[in-house]
Amino acid sequence: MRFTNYLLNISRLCSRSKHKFAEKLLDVVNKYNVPSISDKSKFLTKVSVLMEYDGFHELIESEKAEKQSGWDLKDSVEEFDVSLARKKFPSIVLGNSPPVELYDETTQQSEMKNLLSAESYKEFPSDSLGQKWVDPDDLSEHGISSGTRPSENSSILEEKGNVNASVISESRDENTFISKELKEENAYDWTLYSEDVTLGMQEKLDHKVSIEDSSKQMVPDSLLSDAFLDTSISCIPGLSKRQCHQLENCGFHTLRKLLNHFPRTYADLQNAQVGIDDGQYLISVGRILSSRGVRASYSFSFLEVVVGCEVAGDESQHTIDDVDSAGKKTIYLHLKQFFRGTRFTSQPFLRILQNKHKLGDIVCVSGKVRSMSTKDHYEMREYSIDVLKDGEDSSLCPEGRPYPIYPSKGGLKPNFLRDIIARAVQALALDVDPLPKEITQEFGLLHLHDAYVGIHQPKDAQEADLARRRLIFDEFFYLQLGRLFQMLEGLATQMEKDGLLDKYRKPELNAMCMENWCSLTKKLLKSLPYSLTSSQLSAVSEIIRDLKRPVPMNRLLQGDVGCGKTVVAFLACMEVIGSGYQAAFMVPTELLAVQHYEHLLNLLEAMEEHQPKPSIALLTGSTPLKQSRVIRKGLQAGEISMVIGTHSLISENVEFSALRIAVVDEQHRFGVIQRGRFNSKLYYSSLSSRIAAASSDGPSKSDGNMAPHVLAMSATPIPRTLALALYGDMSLTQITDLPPGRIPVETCCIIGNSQGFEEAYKMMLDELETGGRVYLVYPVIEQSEQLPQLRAASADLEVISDRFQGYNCGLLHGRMKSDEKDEALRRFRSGETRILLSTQVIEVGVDVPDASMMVVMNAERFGIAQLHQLRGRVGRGARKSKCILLASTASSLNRLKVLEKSSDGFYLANADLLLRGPGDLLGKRQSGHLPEFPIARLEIDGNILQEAHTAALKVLGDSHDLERFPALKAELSMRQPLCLLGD
Ligand SMILES: Nc1ncnc2c1ncn2[C@@H]1O[C@H](COP(=O)(O)OP(=O)(O)OP(=O)(O)O)[C@@H](O)[C@H]1O
Repeated sequence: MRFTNYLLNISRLCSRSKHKFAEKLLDVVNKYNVPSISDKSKFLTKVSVLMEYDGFHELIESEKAEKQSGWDLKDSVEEFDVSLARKKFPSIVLGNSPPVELYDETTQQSEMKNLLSAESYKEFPSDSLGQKWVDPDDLSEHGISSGTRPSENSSILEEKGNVNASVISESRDENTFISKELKEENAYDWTLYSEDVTLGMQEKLDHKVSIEDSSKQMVPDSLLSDAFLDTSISCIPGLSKRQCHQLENCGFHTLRKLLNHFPRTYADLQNAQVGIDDGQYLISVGRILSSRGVRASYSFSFLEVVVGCEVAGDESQHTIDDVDSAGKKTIYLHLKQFFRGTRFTSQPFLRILQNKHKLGDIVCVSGKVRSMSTKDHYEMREYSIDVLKDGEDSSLCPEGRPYPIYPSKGGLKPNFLRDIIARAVQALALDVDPLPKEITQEFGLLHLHDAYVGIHQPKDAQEADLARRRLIFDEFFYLQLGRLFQMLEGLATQMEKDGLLDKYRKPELNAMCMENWCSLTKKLLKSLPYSLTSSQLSAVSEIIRDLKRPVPMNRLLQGDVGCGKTVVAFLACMEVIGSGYQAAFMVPTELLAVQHYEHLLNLLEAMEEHQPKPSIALLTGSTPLKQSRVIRKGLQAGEISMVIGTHSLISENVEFSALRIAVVDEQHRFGVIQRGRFNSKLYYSSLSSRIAAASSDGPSKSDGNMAPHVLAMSATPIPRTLALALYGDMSLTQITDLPPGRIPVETCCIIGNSQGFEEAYKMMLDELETGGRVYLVYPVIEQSEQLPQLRAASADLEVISDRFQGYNCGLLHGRMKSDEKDEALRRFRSGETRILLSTQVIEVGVDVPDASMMVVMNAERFGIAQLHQLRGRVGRGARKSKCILLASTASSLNRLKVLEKSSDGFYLANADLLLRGPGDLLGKRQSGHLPEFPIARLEIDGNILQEAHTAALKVLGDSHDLERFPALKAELSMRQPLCLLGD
C-alpha cells in the first residue's frame, strides 16, 4: 500500500525533472526497506520511467565530481586554439592594444565594412528558406499528437472556427520547408493568436492576412510595429497553449526573449574539418552506433556511447584504404561517462542509461578528443550530445548550413527551443529595426530582421558572425545611448548639450602646462627620485586640467602593471590639497593601503619644505577604534588633508570637510556599484559637512556644493574601448609606456615533476646567490585532502626553509592578521627575508622593486590575465627578472606558453578569452558586476563598441531628446526603462 501510494505521488510529480526531487527519490529508494536487490531495481526503474527524469547524468555526474574532485585536473585546462576560434568568428581581433582613440572623430570602421560591400550584402538571404518547419515528432513530444491535434489546441481551434487545419497536418510531412508550409498557410487566421496580444495588436490582427509567397511576407503589415519584438509569444503561429505556458514559465514571455535565446554554437553537419589532433575541441555530427552501460566492478560502472562520424579524409595522411572515393572516412567517437557508487552499478540503472541513446539517432557531439590506441577511434570524456533528428531523416540540412545548437533552459529541450525559435524567426516582421537606416548603412550593419535570421538560421559561418556583430552592436549602442541621453537630460541649454557631446567627440589634447600647477604638486614632482615618463606627464596634465574645472571629473586612469599610476594619482591629490581641499584614496586591500601610505610619506619626507605640510592618514578595517575616531574627527574638521584606506572610507561615519578628489585604485575589485556608492557617499558626506559648516558660519568654499572629482585607476589590461563600456560616462586617460630601464621579465614554463622542481630550485639558488629576492606563489594556503596535488604555502614553508638554508623565508597569505601581513611584506621589502611564500594576495599592487624572481606553483590553476598581474610584481626595478610557471600537467603547458611569448597585457587579455575555447563564445553571460551582454565578449568585441559609441553620439547630435527617432526612443525605454525615467 505504501509502495502504491508512493508511486502515485511520483506519477503526479513526474513532470518535475529536477535534481533535488530525483535526489530525494534516490535517497528514499535507498532507505526503502525493499527486501531483495531485484525488487529494488524494479522499483528504481519504475521511478525513473514514471518521472521521465532526464537528469540522471547530471545528478550522477555531480555526485561523481564531488567524490573525485580533481581526479582529472588536466581535463579542465583548455588548450590554446586561437585559430579555430578565429576561423569561427572572423570579427574577433587578436592583437596588441587597439589603436582606437576613444573620442576620435575618425572612427575606425571595422573590417566588417569591407565584408559588407554592396554586392556581398545583396547576397544575404532576406529570409531563410531551406530551414525546416516544425518536426512532427517534436510536436508530439511537446503535446501535439501526430494523428490528431492536441486537445487544448483543438478546442481553441474549434472555438475560433475558421482555422485551416491543414496547417498542422501539413507540418507533419517530412522534408517540407517553411516556405512551402507558409504558402499552405495562406488562409490561416491570425486572430487565432491574438488572445494574449494587446488590444491595439488585437485590432491590427483582426483582418485576415494575405500572405505572399515569401515567408517574411506572411507577417501582417499591421504587425510591423515598433512594439513587435515585445509582443507576447502567443503570436507565434502554431503554438499551442501548453507550449505557450511552458515557454512563459521559463521566462520567454515575448518574442524578444525568445529570439535572444542564442545558439551556444553551430554544428557543421558536413563535418568538413580536415585532420583531427589529439586534445582538440571537436564538434561533429554522426550516428549512434552503440550504447552500453557496463558494470566494471562492485562500485564502478561506465556508459560508453559510440558515434560514427563521416569526416573529410586528410588524404595526405592516410592510405587509400582509409578514405573512400568521395574523400570521406569514418571516425569513431567513444563518449564515456564514469560512475562510482554501488547504486549506479545495478543493471536496470545501466539499462536506463544506455537506452537514453537510441541506435541510429543522428547526434551532434562536442568536446575534447583523445586518440585511442585503435586508429580513427577517439575518446571523449567531457562532452555534450544533442540529438538532431531521427536517423531516417537524411535531409537535416540540405544546403550544408551551420546547424544551431541551443542551450536548454528551465527544462526546455534544445530541440524544442530550436523549433519554436525557428517559428518565431519566421513570424518576425521585416521592419522591426528601430535603428535609423543611416546608422545601419554607415556602420555596415545587418538589418535587425536579417541579424535574427542570421544568428538562428545562418547560411554560413560568416553570416552568423555578421549577425552576431549586429546584435552585439545593439547591446553596446543602447547602453551608450542610454548613458549619454541621461547626461543630456540633466543639462538645461542647447549649448551645454552640444558642449557635452563635443567633449566626447574630441578630447582636448592641449593639456594644461605645468606652470599652472600649484606649488605643492610641483614640489612633489621635483622631489621624485625619477622623471615621469611622457605618458605619465600628460596623464597628470590631463587630470589637473579637469581638476581646475568647476564640474566634477569622472576619469579612469588605466595602464598596464607597473606603469606608474600611483604617482600620477598622488600628484593629482597634491593639486587638490594645494588648493586647500581634501583627497581620499581608496584601495582594495589593507596591504596596498599601507604600501601607498608609506610610499607617500617617504615622498613627502624627501620633498623640500612646504607650508603647510599636508597631513596624511591611514584608515583601514584594522585601524584601532580610538585612532580611527581621531582620524574621522580630523577629516571632518579639515585638519587631515588626505586619507588612504580600504572601503572603510565609504562607511557611514566618515565625513569630510572639503573633499575634492576621490581616487579609487584597482577599480575592478570594487566594481561599478561600489564606485557609484563611493561617489554619492562622498558627495553627500561632503555636502552635509558643508551644509553644517555653512549654518555654523564657518569658512566655506565658493564652489562648495560641487561633488568631488573621481579618479578611478585600473591595472586590468582592458582595451580602451572596453573601458568605455564599463565606464561609459567616464573620460579615459591611459599610460601607454613603462618607466625607462625596465627589462622584460623572462618567463619560462616547466612541468612540475621532480625534475622540473629541481630545475626551478636551481634557478632560485642562482638568483639568491647573486643577491635577488624570490616570490613563491601558491594556489592554496593549506594542503587539502581533496586536492592533494596542489602545493600549499604554509605546508611548503618548512620544505623551502630546509632547502634554502642561509636565506630567510617569509609567509604571506590572506588568513594572516593585518599587522602580520604588513610585517611579512616589510621584512621582504627590506631584504630581511629573501624568499616570500605567498598566495595570490600579492597579485594587486604589491610593489617591491628589488624582487627579481617569481615561481608560481600549479600555475595552471591561475588565469592568463591573473598570471600577468602576478608576474607584474617582478621586473619593477633595474635588475633583470625571471618568472617560472610550474604546471602540473604537460597538457596545460600549451596554454601557459602564451605568457612566454608576450608581455602585452592587451594581447594576453584577449588570448585568455580565446583560450577558454570556442564553444562558449556565444551565449555566455558576463559574470560579476559587469553589465550583462548576452553575446558580446567585451574584451574581444571592443571594436564594435567603439562604433556603437560613435553611432550613439551621432544620433544624439542629430536629436538631443531623440524626438526625431521615436522608434529608437521606444526601444531605449524598453531596454533601459530606468534611464528614461531619470533614475
Ligand atoms: N617614471 C618612473 N621612472 C621610474 N620608476 C617609476 C616611474 N614611475 C613609477 N615608478 C616606479 O615604478 C614602480 C611601479 O609603480 P606603481 O606602483 O605606481 O605602478 P602601478 O601602475 O600602480 O602598478 P600596479 O598596477 O602593479 O599597481 C614603483 O616602484 C614606482 O616607484
